[in-house]
Amino acid sequence: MVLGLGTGSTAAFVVDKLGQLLSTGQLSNIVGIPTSKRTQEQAASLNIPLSTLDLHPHIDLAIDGADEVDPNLDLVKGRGGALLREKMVEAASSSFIVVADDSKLVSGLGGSGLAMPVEVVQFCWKYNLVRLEGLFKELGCEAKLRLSGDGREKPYVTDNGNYIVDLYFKNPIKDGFAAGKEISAMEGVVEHGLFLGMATSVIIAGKTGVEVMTK
Ligand SMILES: O=C[C@H](O)[C@H](O)[C@H](O)COP(=O)(O)O
Repeated sequence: MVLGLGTGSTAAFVVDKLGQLLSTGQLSNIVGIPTSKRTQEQAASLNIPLSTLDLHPHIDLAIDGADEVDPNLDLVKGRGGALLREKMVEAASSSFIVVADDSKLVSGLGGSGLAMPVEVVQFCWKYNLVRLEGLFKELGCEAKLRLSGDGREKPYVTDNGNYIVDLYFKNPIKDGFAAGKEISAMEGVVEHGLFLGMATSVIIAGKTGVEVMTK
């Protein structure tokens, strides 16, 4: 079985569990396709056999976390910076299961007040930041370059050598597909964090237990 291995604090539990099941012989004959360098390192440290999309272009199942989940199982992802590889791996997966806690549930994407990430090339990133903000003016959008380092003094650089522009909305995005299309059409945009129509099911953990959302 070919498994897409997600990125983030929630997906890390899945990778740990896979490593444990493999080491105790409860699971065998799997190969993982990691969605970030972080996950690749974690999986390698647990002796999970790894491969790439080049060698395994068809993935049976991907499991990953999410930043926002709406009632249609559409998602915002990428606050951990891994959106590009995640989208490539999850789009190539026959099934895509999201694992999250109930703090990630929103009625409309962009509605949490937290970032919706867009990965952009470094070249003239400010030009694209201004254009992205302008695209969603009516939603009260504010665009910020993601920073890293102890004093947040330098731009955050993704595994692919790009920058991230985080979009903060005052109001949720009305039409995610239209928004995604407009963002992707911008020269210099590499990928955006709207994962639409991709999740097969979402497993949500809350104080009262676990709920499985399916379409
Ligand atoms: O880039 C990061 C990924 O999209 C994560 O899956 C997402 O940010 C959720 O992460 P966490 O489980 O840490 O909240």
